[in-house]
Amino acid sequence: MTTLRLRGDLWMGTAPLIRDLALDLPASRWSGLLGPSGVGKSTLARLVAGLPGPYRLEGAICPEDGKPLQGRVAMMAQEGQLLPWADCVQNVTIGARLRGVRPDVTRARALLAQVGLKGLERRRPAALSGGQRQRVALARVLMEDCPIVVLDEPFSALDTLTRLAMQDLAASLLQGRTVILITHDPLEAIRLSDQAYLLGPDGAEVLNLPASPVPRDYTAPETLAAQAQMLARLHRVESETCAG
Ligand SMILES: Nc1ncnc2c1ncn2[C@@H]1O[C@H](COP(=O)(O)OP(=O)(O)OP(=O)(O)O)[C@@H](O)[C@H]1O
Repeated sequence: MTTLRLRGDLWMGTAPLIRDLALDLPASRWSGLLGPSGVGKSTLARLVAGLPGPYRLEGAICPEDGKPLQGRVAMMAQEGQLLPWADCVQNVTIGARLRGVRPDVTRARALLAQVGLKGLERRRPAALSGGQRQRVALARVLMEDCPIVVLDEPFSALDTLTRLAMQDLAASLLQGRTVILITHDPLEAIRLSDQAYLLGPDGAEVLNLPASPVPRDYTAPETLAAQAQMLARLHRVESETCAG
């Protein structure tokens, strides 16, 4: 496990997105990233995951252990991005098949059972609920078994109760990994994050979180107080960004 240090200016084509980024993403901890729409959260997620795009970082992402990031990051996106023609097992094993490696179907089935999908292994995404599809996406992330996991608004399309259940499941199954959670939802950030940053065009600022351990109880007064405080902070930033 390794801490990631990200420093620099994030650009989209010729336009600056975020200047003076300074993020420390500690090993084996969840770091929440919030910010106004369009600030560059998903771009940052793609950058860490090493996905291609018309963006660049003038700076560097430095794993503290000095080893390259390549091959050590798995990503789970909103809506899961499952292959519609493939069943659950095929979706979970897609990484191996793309790499031309024989997929470990036994392990895929075990992971699908772990995320609560035993008996549904042969279903395609269209025959699953939104929550079940995100469970498949989570199993796929676990299948990749990477020490660093980027979650880009993974539960935002789910209803509130399903979202809470998925948060608990992800918190339990991704324990020990370095997780970067991109979310619009202050409650989600507060429930799951060991630390959280608010992103703006001029950099990142650290957000206050309760001292209690994660995943935090959504009914606890300190969780609710932090949620109200974070919502107010986000609202101010959103207004400033629109006015600017
Ligand atoms: N492929 C692309 N080509 C050009 N511009 C892009 C591309 N992808 C994103 N952008 C622009 O870059 C900016 C940052 O986009 P990004 O998706 O990272 O924002 P975000 O903070 O994740 O937004 P949201 O919260 O609405 O999902 C936006 O202005 C967006 O229009």
